[in-house]
Amino acid sequence: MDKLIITGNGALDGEVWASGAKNSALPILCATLLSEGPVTIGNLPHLQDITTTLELLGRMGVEPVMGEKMTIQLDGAQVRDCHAPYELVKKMRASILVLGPLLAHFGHADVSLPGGCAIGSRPVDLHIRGLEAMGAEIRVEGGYIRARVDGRLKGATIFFDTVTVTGTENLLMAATLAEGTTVLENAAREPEVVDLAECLIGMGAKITGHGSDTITIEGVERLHGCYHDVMPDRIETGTFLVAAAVTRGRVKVRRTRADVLEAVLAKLEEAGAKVTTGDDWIEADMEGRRPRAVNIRTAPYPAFPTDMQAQFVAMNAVAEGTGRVVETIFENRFMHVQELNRMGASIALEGNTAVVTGVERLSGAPVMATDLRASASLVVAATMADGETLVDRIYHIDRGYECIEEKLQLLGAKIRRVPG
Ligand SMILES: CC(=O)N[C@H]1[C@@H](OP(=O)(O)OP(=O)(O)OC[C@H]2O[C@@H](n3ccc(=O)[nH]c3=O)[C@H](O)[C@@H]2O)O[C@H](CO)[C@@H](O)[C@@H]1O
Ligand SMILES: C=C(OP(=O)(O)O)C(=O)O
Repeated sequence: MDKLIITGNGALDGEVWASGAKNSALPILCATLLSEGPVTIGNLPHLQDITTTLELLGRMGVEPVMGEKMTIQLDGAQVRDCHAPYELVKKMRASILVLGPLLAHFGHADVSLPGGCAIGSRPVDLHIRGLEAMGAEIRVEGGYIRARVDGRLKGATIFFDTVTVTGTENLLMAATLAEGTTVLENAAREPEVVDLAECLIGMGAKITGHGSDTITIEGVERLHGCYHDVMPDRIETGTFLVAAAVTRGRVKVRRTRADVLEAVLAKLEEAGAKVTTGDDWIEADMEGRRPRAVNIRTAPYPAFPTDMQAQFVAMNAVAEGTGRVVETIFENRFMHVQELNRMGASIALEGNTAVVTGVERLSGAPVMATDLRASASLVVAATMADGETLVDRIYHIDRGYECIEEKLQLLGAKIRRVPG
């Protein structure tokens, strides 16, 4: 197992670029299962989760054709087997995103239940209930979701009790090929849902209202190929900007979007960063100042994203004052707290709230990555800690951060990967 070794090295200063968004690329790759012609996807990030998805699609018969500059071509017409096996789904929960497209296009799908993960139980009941409302017959047996439909799925009005990102995406994709109109109410408004909807529209789908909490889909008989560029990763972008705040430095992220990061940028400003933005870049400059602790409450978009919570806990850990960080989406998303405390942080957990009292300095220590964003928070904390931090189990970080060590090196961090 690879490890990262990071030696605290003062203020980060420089420029990096944002890669394509993992959480946009994953549903878009699965959406290609709906098409009857080649879909070309650009700005695909080079990540473990993408490799896992391509392996999953490959098992179904879809052969990727690699193009230049991280483009890839996939054709849903090649599907021979509508089966998503446990050994791949367990590596990546987002594999559940093949369920809606397979069912809508081929009338059946056997997809392993993803199960829980380090951050919480993460059920998929809303995906299943929504597909049932569209006429699917679904049995859960032997750890698999076995879904069938006679003819086409039927349009329906579906109200989500809880805002769910992949739930919205699964039903959105399923509805594109359903008979009649589907209305998704209390739908997720995340920018990645919008990016998926735009790709589907490029494939011939009829969708309106994406980006709002009510999405309307008029089903069509078939979808065709198209070209689509994956949007920039707002969570990766935010992580680099937080690294500037933690180290009292300056980081400019290029090839990104400020309009999808408003809640995060507002918190960085509150922490004392001078934030400037342009057409496709964002800069956070602490001008040498120590950050001020901020209060955070995670919630669905456009509120503060749970995927940035761990990184802000790391920032508060070295900030002036005390910040309360409330996690409202996942019940167990504080695995980074114990590890940050091992680096000298002062964080107390009270139910779904981390009370973080900033300390002047953290000290390097051997720490364990437990999930994707927890790992990112440890790496960010390590860039300003005294001495050496060894981050173990970094396969978590490789799921979602492209070239993490090369990008941090560009900013002046002392970081290296030790193959394990
Ligand atoms: C690949 C991807 O895009 N992952 C993101 C997606 O995960 P994901 O789509 O899995 O997360 P959801 O938006 O579905 O989860 C939100 C909440 O709804 C609950 N829930 C969800 C579905 C369901 O059927 N029943 C149910 O109760 C979950 O347990 C959780 O408490 O959104 C999360 C919340 O922004 C992000 O942290 C993840 O990075
Ligand atoms: C939780 C995340 O991803 P996933 O839903 O794929 O586990 C994440 O991107 O922070």
